[in-house]
Amino acid sequence: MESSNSNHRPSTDGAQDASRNGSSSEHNASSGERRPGPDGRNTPSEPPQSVPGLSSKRQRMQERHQARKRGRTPPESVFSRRQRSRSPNRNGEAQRRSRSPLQPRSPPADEAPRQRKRPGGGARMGIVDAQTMRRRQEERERAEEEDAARYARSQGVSDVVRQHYNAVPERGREWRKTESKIKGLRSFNNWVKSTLIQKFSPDEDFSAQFDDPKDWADDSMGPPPAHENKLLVLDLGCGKGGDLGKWQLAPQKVDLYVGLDPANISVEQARDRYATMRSGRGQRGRRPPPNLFHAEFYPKDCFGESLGDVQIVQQVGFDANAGPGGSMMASRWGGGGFDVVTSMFAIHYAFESEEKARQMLSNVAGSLKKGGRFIGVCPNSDVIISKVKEFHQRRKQHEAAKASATEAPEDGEVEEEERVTWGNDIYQVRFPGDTPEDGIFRPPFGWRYTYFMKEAVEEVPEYVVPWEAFRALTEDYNLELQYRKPFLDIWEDEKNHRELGPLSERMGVRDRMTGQLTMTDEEKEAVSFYHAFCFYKV
Ligand SMILES: C[S@@+](CC[C@H](N)C(=O)[O-])C[C@H]1O[C@@H](n2cnc3c(N)ncnc32)[C@H](O)[C@@H]1O
Repeated sequence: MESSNSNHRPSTDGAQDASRNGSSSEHNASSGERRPGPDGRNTPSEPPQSVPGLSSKRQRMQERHQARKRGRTPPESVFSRRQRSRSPNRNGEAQRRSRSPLQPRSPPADEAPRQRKRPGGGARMGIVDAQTMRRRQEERERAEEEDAARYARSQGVSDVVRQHYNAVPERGREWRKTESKIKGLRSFNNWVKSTLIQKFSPDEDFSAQFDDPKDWADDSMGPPPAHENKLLVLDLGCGKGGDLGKWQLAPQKVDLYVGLDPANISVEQARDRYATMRSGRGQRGRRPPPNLFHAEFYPKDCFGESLGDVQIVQQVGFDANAGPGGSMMASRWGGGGFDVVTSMFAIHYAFESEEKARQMLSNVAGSLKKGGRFIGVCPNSDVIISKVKEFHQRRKQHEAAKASATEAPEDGEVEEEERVTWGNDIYQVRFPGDTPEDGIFRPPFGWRYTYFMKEAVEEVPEYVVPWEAFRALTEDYNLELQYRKPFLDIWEDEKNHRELGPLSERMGVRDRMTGQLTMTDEEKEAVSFYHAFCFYKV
């Protein structure tokens, strides 16, 4: 769900609003933002050296020192990773690859051509070959047609999703906080995303300085040390930029935020939102937040395509060989340059096919450095499985009752629904096709349902993310599971946390007077459809 605005799963900017105190100092707001070329890449005419806040020589030196400390030197831009001479890339791989021992050898010159066994056999073989070749050709053509049809279908779904998100209006913070019928749900979803960012975005070194990453916020301990390494963050499916404020409040400061999303209008809105943040417009006191990170936004399908052609991703560091095809060397020396890859309410679009799910994971693993974190939220397949099983049990009971009944159904008697569907006034899940009786989605890709949410989503196609299959797949990409929790369990675990508890009140998640969640029962049911996760790149 788009945090703030009205993207899909709705949310607000409570975290950001809540902690703005108007005491920020004046900020040099010269625009370092680059616009994408027509293909969504950076235009080379606007190199990333124009990063704000790094204008003085001293700052550049300091930055270089920091980068070196964490094993990065910035040859082209402050965000470029170390030139890894040993890091395999496509070309390097090709050069290193030894000749296959199974490669066909040409016969020695003195070897006489072999005698055919029977005269005329060649001619007969020719006939057989022609038939075989025709059959193979037909098979190839059929496979190509199927591929093309599959691609067209997938493009159709991607287009529907993109158009949907592009069309969701940006209604503004005030509307979301006052007029929205699902204010409580919006705030809660934002609080969960903030919690995930607070808990898992800091790196090991940062966390090691404090028992709890939030200890730095304790007044007695003072602010975080000035020399801390700052984070490089990549957001897959950034939507309208609703999480920018949450990243501004991350315990370990953010240096660079890259937001990618195929919905080009959402991407423009995210850019505008960032520009507004930088200018200080919309802030109390109209001052830009101090030390606001640099951010770039590009339209990009992050699940159907490699991120290797996004210039800023390349500059930070991207390993095109991440995943099962990669060599030992690649997994040892390869890897990307980002500290955190985040994907909030988006990875379910990747589970349309194995190819897309793998592409998504390859993009995540290829962007993350070793020790980097992949955090996200998505629909919880446990919920879907239990609903599907319930449905089939009900259906069987109904069929059994029907078979033993002697009388025909009376007028007005409603037949049991044919397909799995559930929800309430504010959200609805509907499977248009068959579902597995045992609730096991096998193969784990392509299980499509439509999702509706009041004020936010008009029946958009989504895909089940069968959790166990997803987790198994992540292992191929050196991603190790650290955390997985359903939304309402996160609340139970963290509601009394000394930072996250008060944050929930500032965000309007918990009523200060009653101490209760502000969500209605219907909203609670809607948020219980989701869970959150964190993987480490090993
Ligand atoms: C519910 S919105 C969430 C937006 C944002 N992450 C948030 O939490 O506010 C889902 C987003 O996923 C994006 N999305 C859909 N398909 C995608 C793809 N193939 N690659 C990247 N993002 C995609 C949509 O365009 C949309 O912006």
